[in-house]
Amino acid sequence: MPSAVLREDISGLRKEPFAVHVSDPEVMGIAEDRIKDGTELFVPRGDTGPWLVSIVVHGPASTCYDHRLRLQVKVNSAWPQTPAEVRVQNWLQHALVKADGIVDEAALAEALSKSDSNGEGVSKLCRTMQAVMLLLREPEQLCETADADAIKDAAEANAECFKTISQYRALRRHEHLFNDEIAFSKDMFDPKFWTAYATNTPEAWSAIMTEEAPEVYSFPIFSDSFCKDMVEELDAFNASGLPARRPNSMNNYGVVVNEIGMEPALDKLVHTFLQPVAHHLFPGPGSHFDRHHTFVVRYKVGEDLGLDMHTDDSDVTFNVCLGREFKGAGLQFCGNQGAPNHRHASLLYQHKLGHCVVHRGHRRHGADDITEGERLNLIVWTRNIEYRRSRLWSRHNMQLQSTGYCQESAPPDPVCLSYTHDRDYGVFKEYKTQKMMQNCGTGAFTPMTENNLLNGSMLKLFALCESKQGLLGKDVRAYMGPGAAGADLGYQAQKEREKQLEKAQKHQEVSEFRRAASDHRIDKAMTKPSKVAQTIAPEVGPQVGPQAKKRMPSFVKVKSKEDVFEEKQEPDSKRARVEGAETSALNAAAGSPTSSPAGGSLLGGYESSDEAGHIAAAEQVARAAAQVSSGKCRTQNMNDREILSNLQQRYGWTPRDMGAGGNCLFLSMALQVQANDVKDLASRSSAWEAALGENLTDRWEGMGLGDRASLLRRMAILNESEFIAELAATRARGEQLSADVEWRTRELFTDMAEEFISSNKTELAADIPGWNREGLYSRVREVVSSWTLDQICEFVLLHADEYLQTTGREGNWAGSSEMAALSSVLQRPVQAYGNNWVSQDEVKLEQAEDDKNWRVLPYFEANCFMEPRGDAIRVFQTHGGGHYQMLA
Ligand SMILES: O=C(O)CCC(=O)C(=O)O
Ligand SMILES: [Fe+2]
Repeated sequence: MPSAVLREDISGLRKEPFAVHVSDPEVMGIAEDRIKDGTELFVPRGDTGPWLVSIVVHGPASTCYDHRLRLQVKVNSAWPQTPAEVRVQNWLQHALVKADGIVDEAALAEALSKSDSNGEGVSKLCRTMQAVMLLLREPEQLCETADADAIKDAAEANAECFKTISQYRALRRHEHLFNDEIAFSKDMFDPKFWTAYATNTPEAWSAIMTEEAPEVYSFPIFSDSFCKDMVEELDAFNASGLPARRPNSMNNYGVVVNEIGMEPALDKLVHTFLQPVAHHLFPGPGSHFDRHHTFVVRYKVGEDLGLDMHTDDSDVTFNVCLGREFKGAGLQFCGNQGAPNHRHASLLYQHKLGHCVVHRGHRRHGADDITEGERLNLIVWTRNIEYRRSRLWSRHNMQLQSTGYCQESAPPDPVCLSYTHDRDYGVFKEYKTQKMMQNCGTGAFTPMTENNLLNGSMLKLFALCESKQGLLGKDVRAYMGPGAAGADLGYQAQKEREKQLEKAQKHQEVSEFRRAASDHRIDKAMTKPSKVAQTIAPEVGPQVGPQAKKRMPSFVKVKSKEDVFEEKQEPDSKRARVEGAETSALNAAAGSPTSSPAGGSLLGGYESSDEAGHIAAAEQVARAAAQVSSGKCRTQNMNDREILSNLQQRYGWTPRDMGAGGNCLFLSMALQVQANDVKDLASRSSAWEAALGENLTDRWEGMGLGDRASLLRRMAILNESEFIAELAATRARGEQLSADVEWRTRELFTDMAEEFISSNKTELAADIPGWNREGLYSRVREVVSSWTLDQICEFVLLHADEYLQTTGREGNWAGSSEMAALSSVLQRPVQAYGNNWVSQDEVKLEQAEDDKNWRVLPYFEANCFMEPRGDAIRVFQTHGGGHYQMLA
């Protein structure tokens, strides 16, 4: 049940003049996706929510948003203590509304705080709506996040679209295609579809579905008269000569129908009629739609003939044939993006008038060339924000934005090749035109910008398309994407030769590391554990004692409770922190240099050569053990809500949502970092100056959230690259790693192993299919628990470049090493609360002697080992990771 406060707030809002309609709260309709992938999606419940309230409002008068806006407000059970998330559902361009429709959280909070001052007696829901109005009306007032050019551009785009809609209003042929009150009546549908819709049972839906191929279904949907009306309407629009946005860069004759005024009617189609189909076929991703991008594609001889192989930026795609007469233009399906069979043909579907084909967006597909006539199809791309916040999607997405495709099981089928996305297109097929060749590889491997910051060497991995001749059947060697191994049998041999070369270059590389931190080069080569062992040069790095073996570095990502239990058998000072002082004391007595400094007394690596600044490892551990013994510790199963409410009650912190994705870690930290923390950073070296610019301290206060976050990311990357350089140098000198350097190396390694193995980027995971999450995680565990420190260092040094690329582009999944880096840079402790992958729902709690309440402890803590300069910077990870909130 939603709280009484929420119900009261809703009735209050209904009285506001700007509110056209306010719905009752509904529990969000996200289903579990447990069946195939392990639990990944959040499951709302009647007693915990979250709930959605649909609200229609009049946008602010005398602005280009002066029309009806459809909003959805998401609140959880802690309402009104926690803020609402506001989503704009209709097409709208605004600098403070993100592409997925979510109103920028930081800006909304700022707007809300402005309205707080005169908010006596006004409910939080009303004030949230007033804040949305303020944000739409006067974004420039919210100086924290608004950027003048972005505000202007968005307002212009919005005004242009509404101009087209209003100009076309008088020219409409079929009003029912625009007006949601009369749209999509029974006679617009195929009778079979209407029966299934009216019955709405799994059996009724199954009865009209044809499974064309695994996860590709078709069903009858529209009557002939609806299809005819749509085609006539599109002809009328084209005849009007009004400007229209084209669906995508490869489709020059289609129209985005949402942007010519059909959006209200199409909303009805999507939410009332298509949503139940998607829930039936793809529970989880298809169980809730936040947004839809709806357009018509058109193919005709002499115009666009077909569509190159691609995937859709959609969670579930519906594709309905509207006519006219045509030959050819079949829809070819291949495998799921990134999967071993993603370039293997799975179905050639022939469109039928009024029939819909439905598939997941990540399925590779493309339209064959039309040979006669004309084909028009209505395409609906849907988005489920909650699904896109899930671990499942983040991992999938991260994998695809890197070179991390699975190795293909066999050479690709020619029909599945994409000249836009496949760098090896020319190996298998002749480019038909010069234009096709120019497009080569631009889709799959977006060039990076952040990484240029470090050095140009990374870009060599992506340089192939610049030497297009190389693609025409000759040089497959440099190709790093899909199919390399399967495409060329000589590839493995060549890779072997490269490895030898690489070994010979090792010494040179090490000295390069020493020379300039920002100039390091590490050639990409993925190796199996046994090979790593073989390739470790005996002269590099110290030999470590037996205690270095079999230690589980902190934050090994484990999935099951059994594994957590197994892990507990290992002496780990971090765990000892919550289980009592005994084991910590043991570590302290041993003074093991391999123990992670319990209590998080850790430092940034590159200071490690500064002897005076160091606290001896044994001393650190003993101090931490003493801390632990002064309080009682235990673990308890807690979900995010319970943890947050404990943090709120015991420490008084409120969370502020910063969104999902690795970069949101930096966003969550951005407001907690003060100008004083960043002083002197730019003067460290020319690389720091180039990355951070001049007068950083002066600029910091006036800087927007996003800009601060991107600078924090740069700082983390620079610090990590310096740390890695120092690590290489220490090993080259044959010196033993200090406890703090070892701890950080292990953190980096664990993050790297997790990143590369779980996204199937390394041969370490080559024998495990991408869908086998448990298999992948058990490989991560296996690697982190069994490798020696030497192997770990070797791996870290070898793959540092690639890891930093991901950090630069995306942020990494785990984020612990970045938190350690920033703690060191800013000299502030960094703490992460919530559930991590190790603990699952098991949270560490501490009871201080003078307090009988249990307090949640951070699951990760990086304390700068130097005298800290301020309070801890705190973040909270929702749903076990990847989705960050700031705690303050
Ligand atoms: O023409 C078709 O049937 C496919 C169109 C399509 O896949 C798209 O526009 O994303
Ligand atoms: Fe598509």
